[in-house]
Amino acid sequence: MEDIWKNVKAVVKKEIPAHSFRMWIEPVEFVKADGNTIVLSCPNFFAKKRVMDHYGAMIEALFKKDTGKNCSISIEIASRQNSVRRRSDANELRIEPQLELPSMPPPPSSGRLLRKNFTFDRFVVGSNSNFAYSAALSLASRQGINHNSLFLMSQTGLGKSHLSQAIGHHILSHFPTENVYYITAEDFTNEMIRAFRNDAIEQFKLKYRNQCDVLLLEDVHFLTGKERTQMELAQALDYLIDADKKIIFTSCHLPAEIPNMSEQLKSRLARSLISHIEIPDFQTRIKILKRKMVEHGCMLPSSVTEYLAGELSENVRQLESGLIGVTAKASLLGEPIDLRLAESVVRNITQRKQAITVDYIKKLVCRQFKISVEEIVSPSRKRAIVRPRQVAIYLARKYTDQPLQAIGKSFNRYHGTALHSIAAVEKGIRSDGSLKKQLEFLCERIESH
Ligand SMILES: Nc1ncnc2c1ncn2[C@@H]1O[C@H](COP(=O)(O)OP(=O)(O)OP(=O)(O)O)[C@@H](O)[C@H]1O
Repeated sequence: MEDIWKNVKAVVKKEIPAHSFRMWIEPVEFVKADGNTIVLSCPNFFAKKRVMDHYGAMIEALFKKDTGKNCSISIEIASRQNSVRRRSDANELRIEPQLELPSMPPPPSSGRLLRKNFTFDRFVVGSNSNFAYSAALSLASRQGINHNSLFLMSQTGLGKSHLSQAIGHHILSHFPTENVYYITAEDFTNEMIRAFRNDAIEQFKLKYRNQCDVLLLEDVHFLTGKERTQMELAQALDYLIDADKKIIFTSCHLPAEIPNMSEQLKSRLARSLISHIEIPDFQTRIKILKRKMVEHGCMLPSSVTEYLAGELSENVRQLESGLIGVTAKASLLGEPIDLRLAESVVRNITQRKQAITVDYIKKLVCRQFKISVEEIVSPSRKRAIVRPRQVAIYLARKYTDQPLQAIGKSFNRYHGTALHSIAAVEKGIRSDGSLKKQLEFLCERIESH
């Protein structure tokens, strides 16, 4: 078994970035095999958690590949066992989203929880994301370029959240006393509104000043049209920038292209290092699929891998759906993973989108709101027309692959108006129960189309 562990280590070394291997896997040692449990040791609590959370599934899959048996791993702390092993149950550790020093109180409330899989180790770097990855890693590790803020921009499903949260994980594990605050722009807005209502705006401001060393702010394009929030955010950013704190923004649009955004905020966003993640090319898609197979402990024939990488070319989320779809279908139906099965899965992923067109959505919404297609594309600003138009634009964005510009055009609107419509509907869903119901109904109709 010890030799098998050496083989497993060698494979892991090829699969993950060199710095991660050196830091996390190299120090792991084989202790014993206890039935189907492989006992390994790590130098400390952090390393144990990191190895279990990020490499556990991969190591188990590789042991299974070499031994032909289902193996699970258990990790002991090599030194200072008694003082550090406050929590020895690996399952308990797995559900903890962020690292915590064993002898320190947990950090103060820190916004949303980071997704445990969104780490640098699990991010496959290709020419499409090389710059963004390096910029994120250098900011997180404080090496290389000297910049404190980063603006990650891409279309949906291309890894913005993954990279921004990877920065959070990295900082929490390397600089555990720092407060990483992860929040979406929508949450920021809601928090600010609540603070105003409760006469607690000073506490709101103080929180960002005093409790935040690293701010991960997702989906800043959501702030379009929200003047007061933009003003508060710009002020919070000024303080954070002056205090040399780290700020990471994600967005589907460049700062200059976010409509209805104050010049004040735009200029602060634009001061960040702007990194664009592009669509991965075929070879990178293959690399991503292979990596995801190791993580999921599954193996696809190369013809199927190439087929999925060829057909599912829009974003990584789609690739992941293809992989999960193929393995789930094969296992549920007891069928082999072959091209025929892969084709049926790909058809389900791509056909639905092809069948739903902007025109289809336009007609459906017009029927629902009892207006004509001519009216919905007309210049009319009457509320009875504006609301259905906004809903149709929102649904077109959700269910079609058309770029926002094209969607706007098919309603005789500019890209900025289309973006504003989406924000208006998102806001309406939260405050207007009848709009929410109407949307649920329309979504159901579209999904069963
Ligand atoms: N380069 C990559 N390597 C590995 N996994 C990736 C990569 N890029 C994206 N993913 C995975 O694809 C999925 C979608 O990524 P993510 O949520 O970061 O996208 P996003 O750009 O933030 O999308 P959205 O704008 O819709 O929020 C996640 O499961 C993520 O782990």
